[in-house]
Amino acid sequence: MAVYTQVPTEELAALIARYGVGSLVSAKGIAEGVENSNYLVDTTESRFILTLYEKRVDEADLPFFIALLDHLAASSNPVPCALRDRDGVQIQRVAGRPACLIEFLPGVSVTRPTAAQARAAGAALGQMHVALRSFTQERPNSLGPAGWHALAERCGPQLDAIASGLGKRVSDELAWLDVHWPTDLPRAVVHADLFPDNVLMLGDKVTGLIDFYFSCTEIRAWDLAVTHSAWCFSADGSRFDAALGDALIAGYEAEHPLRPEERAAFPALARGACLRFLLTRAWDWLNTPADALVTRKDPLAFLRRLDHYAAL
Ligand SMILES: Nc1ncnc2c1ncn2[C@@H]1O[C@H](COP(=O)(O)OP(=O)(O)OP(=O)(O)O)[C@@H](O)[C@H]1O
Ligand SMILES: N[C@@H](CCO)C(=O)O
Repeated sequence: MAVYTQVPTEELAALIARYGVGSLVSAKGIAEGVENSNYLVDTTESRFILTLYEKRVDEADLPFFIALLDHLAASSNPVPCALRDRDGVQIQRVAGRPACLIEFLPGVSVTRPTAAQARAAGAALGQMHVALRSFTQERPNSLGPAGWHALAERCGPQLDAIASGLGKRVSDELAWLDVHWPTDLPRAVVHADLFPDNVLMLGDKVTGLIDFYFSCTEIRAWDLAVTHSAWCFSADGSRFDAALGDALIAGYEAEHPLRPEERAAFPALARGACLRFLLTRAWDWLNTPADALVTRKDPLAFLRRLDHYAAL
């Protein structure tokens, strides 16, 4: 479920009226997603997403995310922009929460991608990186190497309650990454969470890239490593699909070739990607009651992916 905040109909109708996009016909809460409240809103003229930003998104970061989406859309990337109301305002307050009315994009996210779909996702990521070369704003990555140490510390000995020996495995991996994490690769603003559920597709065509709320300034090739770790394994992380991996990277390189030093660092970047998702999932696992409405994601699915990259 992802409707944490209910919006009274009268408030929603008044909000929609400010945009000049017809009048409210219906609004339905969207079940997918865990972080923000999302509504599918139909007006007499069109369809929109209304997002109310909940706990994870810092309101102070919203202007960065909105500028990023505007920049990407201006260079023909399939991202949803926040609409401006008649006064030019993009960030509203709805039911007490910061909120944006966002363009609706067609498409569905795939659960078992084909090689052609992985190639298209890689190409979309490459095109995004080309467009972001000229985006000058910055946002620090709170879930980069320093953040992993802090998160591992906060999880503490509880990691072993998830799987015996996990605490030691995490601290060994942190120590390895401290030595091997590249320091001289090109940095840029990246998406940082381009999982299949954040890519909308129609057949083999990417129709939408969504959920930019982790985007930040980071090693650019790390974004490809995150995407590779998310797209190219069975859901439980136990089986790597080399054909998907090759297709994803070929799609990316058709738009944005990797430098030799980025290729060389790829296994280390992928290990960092796996540790990031292992740790955030572990934290959520330990801090979300088992009977909560939100589905907990399995941290060990990223330990198995980590095993794959560590064996390279
Ligand atoms: N612009 C959009 N156009 C069409 N559908 C969208 C759009 N934005 C979001 N959605 C739909 O809403 C769902 C939830 O959105 P999203 O993934 O951004 O949720 P979240 O709670 O912010 O994030 P998370 O995936 O991290 O839990 C998506 O799976 C998608 O189906
Ligand atoms: N895409 C992430 C959730 C957002 O950090 C995961 O699957 O763990």
